[in-house]
Amino acid sequence: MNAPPLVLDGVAVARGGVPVLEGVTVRADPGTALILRGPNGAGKTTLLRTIAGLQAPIAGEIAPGPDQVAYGAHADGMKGGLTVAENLAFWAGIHGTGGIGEALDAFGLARLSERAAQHLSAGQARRLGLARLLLTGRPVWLLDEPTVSLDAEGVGLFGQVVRAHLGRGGIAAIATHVDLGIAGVPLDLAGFRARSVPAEGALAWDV
Ligand SMILES: Nc1ncnc2c1ncn2[C@@H]1O[C@H](COP(=O)(O)OP(=O)(O)OP(=O)(O)O)[C@@H](O)[C@H]1O
Repeated sequence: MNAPPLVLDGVAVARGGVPVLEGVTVRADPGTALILRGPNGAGKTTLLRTIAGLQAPIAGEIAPGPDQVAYGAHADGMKGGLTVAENLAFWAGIHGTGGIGEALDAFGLARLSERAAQHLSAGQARRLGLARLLLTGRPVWLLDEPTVSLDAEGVGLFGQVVRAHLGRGGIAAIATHVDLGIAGVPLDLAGFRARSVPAEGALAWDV
């Protein structure tokens, strides 16, 4: 995988018109995981959405562009009436990537391959959302609390998949409140809090 580094240079982001973060400058080289830390409301999701191109930064530069990025972990976009295999085949077609066998196996989904996505449990649906990452062929994975709803086996499988992605020279930016056992570069967003946000306590970040 020929990934460019993920570079944020002086990035500022807002949510609902309110500045949340400013001056975020960080670089993640191929093979590196960036671990986003910060209390509830710190701006982890907002920053990931901005890197994904779902919203524009209010200042600063981000590279690479959204076409190199997969914003994953959620089952958004899953077609409930299609089976697990059909959903994965659909995404493989969209991204022009190969067979779905590896993605099914990586997340223990093979025995569920013929089940309609709408009948999956929360954890199974999360596994399907994560499996989609493998079909994007994109070097930069953005993961927002990726292990919510996963059981211990699912967390272990997820760790393996991310480590393999990094081993191929991929990059991951992960927002998480739990230790995923993935070595990475910590990025504590507390240090980039926008000055216009009130200072009292974590919950005061919800302005
Ligand atoms: N749609 C919205 N409109 C206005 N403000 C929002 C919106 N979504 C989030 N916010 C606010 O933006 C700030 C950053 O939220 P964000 O979801 O990025 O934080 P987070 O670090 O991901 O939090 P958590 O750990 O709770 O997931 C919070 O103050 C939040 O209340």
